[in-house]
Amino acid sequence: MSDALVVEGLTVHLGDRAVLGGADLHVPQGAVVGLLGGNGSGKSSLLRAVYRAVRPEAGVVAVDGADVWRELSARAAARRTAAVTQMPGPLELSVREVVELGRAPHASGWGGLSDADRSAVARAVDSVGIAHLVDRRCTTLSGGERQRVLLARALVGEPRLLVLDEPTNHLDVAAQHDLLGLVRASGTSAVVALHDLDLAGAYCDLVHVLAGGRVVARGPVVDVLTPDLVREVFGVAVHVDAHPLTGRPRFSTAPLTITHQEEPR
Ligand SMILES: Nc1ncnc2c1ncn2[C@@H]1O[C@H](COP(=O)(O)OP(=O)(O)OP(=O)(O)O)[C@@H](O)[C@H]1O
Repeated sequence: MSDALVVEGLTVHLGDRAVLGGADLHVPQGAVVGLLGGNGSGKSSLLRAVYRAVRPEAGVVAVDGADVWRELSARAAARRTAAVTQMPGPLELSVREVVELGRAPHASGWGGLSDADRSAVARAVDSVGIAHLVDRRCTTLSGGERQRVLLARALVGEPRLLVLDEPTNHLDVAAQHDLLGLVRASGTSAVVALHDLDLAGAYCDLVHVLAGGRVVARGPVVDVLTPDLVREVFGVAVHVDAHPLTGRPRFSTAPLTITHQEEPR
């Protein structure tokens, strides 16, 4: 079976800049893959090329074996790939209306929602625990609740691939864990841009690291996020050990200027 997502040789120009110059990324079926890299390294641009928001100059983006730029219409691509982006869309709608929008790639003609659409909405709303919020305006929700609504909008289309661009930004610690836990629990193959190394360690099967417009390292979190790589790519020192509660990789970072063990303040 093909990988859920194959990105090969992806080149993206924005304005007069080459933002990506031949980036490769693979998401095996069912895996949650983290995309890491410093500010401006091109994470959003890569993800935008995957969900067809920015057209690449060159390269391949294939979801479940189909090239989303050459073989699929925009609508067919949207049925395969759903995104949770930093541009959340029309949040003045109710929660139910926003989630229903996620069925648009499946709609036929001008008819209203089908029974299948309604059951998909009920399932998606239940799966992220927002059934009690369906009649609320999205503008009245907390940041954590809103991100769950956007995840439900993505899941309601029953996509083969979820694309999430820094979905935990501005969320409190509990909401960050809730959201990424829900992504994992959905069982959907996913690629997620993250800044937090500990969240990557806790929720990702594999990570890819972007620098200089290319993916410079990929693989299991502990194999990739070594002290040498973290120093080179992120410019910080790191101590990596096992989280005492979960056993997952834990990253204790410090500025490179740290030269000795300081007493706790
Ligand atoms: N429309 C645009 N025109 C020109 N340059 C752009 C445009 N959009 C983004 N860029 C540039 O492309 C580079 C990559 O941006 P991108 O948003 O993909 O990075 P990122 O890794 O997601 O960053 P961050 O972690 O800060 O969100 C940046 O240098 C940015 O300034």
